[in-house]
Amino acid sequence: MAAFVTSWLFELGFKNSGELGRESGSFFRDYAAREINVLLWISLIAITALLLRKIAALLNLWAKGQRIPGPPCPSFHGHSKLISGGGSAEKFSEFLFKSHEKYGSIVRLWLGPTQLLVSVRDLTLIKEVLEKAEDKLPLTGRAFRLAFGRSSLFVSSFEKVQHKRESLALQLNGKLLERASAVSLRVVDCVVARMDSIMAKGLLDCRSFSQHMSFSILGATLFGESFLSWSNAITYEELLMMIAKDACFWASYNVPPVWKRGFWRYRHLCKKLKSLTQEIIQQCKQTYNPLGEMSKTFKDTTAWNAGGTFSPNDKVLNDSLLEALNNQLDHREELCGSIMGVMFHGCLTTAGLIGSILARLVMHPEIQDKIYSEVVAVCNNSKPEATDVQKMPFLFATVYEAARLLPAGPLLQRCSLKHDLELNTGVTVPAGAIVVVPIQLVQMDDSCWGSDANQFNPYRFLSRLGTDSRSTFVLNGLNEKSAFLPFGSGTRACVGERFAVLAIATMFAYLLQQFEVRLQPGSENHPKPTMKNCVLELLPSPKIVLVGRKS
Ligand code: HEM
Repeated sequence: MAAFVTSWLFELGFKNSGELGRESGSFFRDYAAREINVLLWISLIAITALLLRKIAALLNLWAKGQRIPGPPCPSFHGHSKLISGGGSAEKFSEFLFKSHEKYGSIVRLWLGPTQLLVSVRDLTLIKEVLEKAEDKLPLTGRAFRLAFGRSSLFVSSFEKVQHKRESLALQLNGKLLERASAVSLRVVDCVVARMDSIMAKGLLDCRSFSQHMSFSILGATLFGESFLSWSNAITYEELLMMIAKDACFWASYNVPPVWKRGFWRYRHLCKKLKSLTQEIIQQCKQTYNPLGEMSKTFKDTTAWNAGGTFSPNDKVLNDSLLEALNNQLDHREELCGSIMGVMFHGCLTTAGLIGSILARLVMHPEIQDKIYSEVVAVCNNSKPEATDVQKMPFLFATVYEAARLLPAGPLLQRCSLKHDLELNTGVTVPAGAIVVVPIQLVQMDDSCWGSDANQFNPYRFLSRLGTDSRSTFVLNGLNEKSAFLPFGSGTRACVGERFAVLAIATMFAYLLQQFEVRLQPGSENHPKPTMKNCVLELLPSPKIVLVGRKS
């Protein structure tokens, strides 16, 4: 190019000005044509390379996918109807169960010509797959991004999420774990006070009670306890639940369906949630100045009490999760997206587990009595602290057993976006394939859990110490139970497990110390797990009553 310009300038020296004008015009035309040609060639080469890569990846998927055993493809769309188009989670689990029975511990299903699903059931294989497959399905990341905007949590690529995962886990298992029990006690007081008026009118719905509980625990943990008296808390909860209902549906479109009115309604809800999140973040920033350090005046004059108002001499949160997230995220947008993501995931899953425990307790009053005796033996009449709760193996066993019977979702999902997964058995799962672990099948498997696998029996998590009538129980190590996966496992396992379990256990210790939870006579007493809002739920939700204990 430089040589070309030099020779042109050289030639110019021998020409008159008329010729010079014509020559310069044709020079620029030539030059532009050449540049455009170069650009077109570069684009053509890039697009061809991209297409060749896609075709190579597809051939790799087809060739290696065919080598994995599985049922024949029923149509061009494969087995996709089992998942989308009204297929229920139970039907899909049943189909996977039969396929595993027939084809062995690793089974492939085609969900269309370009989508391969590989299901793994054998415990050793599951452990290996959950360790090696580091990425999540792109759909998961898309659903979170569409609903809550930019975030570095809950994204598909492990590379992008690794750092944030580690720092969040550090906070949740450090400072926040220490105060999980304090938050839970206040939440019980607050939610029960709020529910009192509902109970006075009649029944308490198990689902809405667990939803309020989980929402308040997560809110108070993220934003501080002032969240419990925030005037927009109920609106925030309702918005989040409405978004949860449609999040997977709208994310399943590869191109945002801007031509659909429902899509714009959904986006409007997401926008409202975002502006409320910004409002509470702002309030937190003013209350704690800077974030995490309460302003002196606030500390001296106000603190939260059980009634949802502020009163002196009460310790207010100064180690909120918001502070933890804020310290790592310099982008305001990202802070908001991450907070909404944590609220979304934490609330849905925690509510599911609380609801499952409540339903089991009302159906098994003998278990409830046993937990009550354990709470009285450890705390007598004082409020249970985290250290007390640690001495209640039966309570923890109940939480684990309820989680086993109602995991957060029917499948754990992973994929390897860039590389094939070479398994120790010699099987290769091609890059881009969706790998799933059917947790419901694994957690109800007779060969792992015994012939009473589908029964509620917290004793399976306990070992007896001693043989006489005064023998005690200790909690078994969960590591021994590789078939226990409600919080996932491996590289993308839940970072909130310890926090959630401790907060929920403390909440129940305190609730059962004060109340007996009973099933409303005539209410449905055999709720079935059903998939709703991307999580499993017990439906129909049992109606319960809280009866105050006389002492
Ligand atoms: C009972 C409550 C909860 C249940 C049952 C639960 C369950 C799960 C499950 C099944 C996963 C996917 C794991 C895998 O694929 O291996 C997950 C991921 C995750 N959980 Fe939870 N969770 C709960 C509460 C929480 C809470 C309270 C937090 C945080 C405050 C939290 C933070 C996370 C994060 C950040 C991930 C994503 C990890 C990643 O993508 O790398 N979870 N959880």
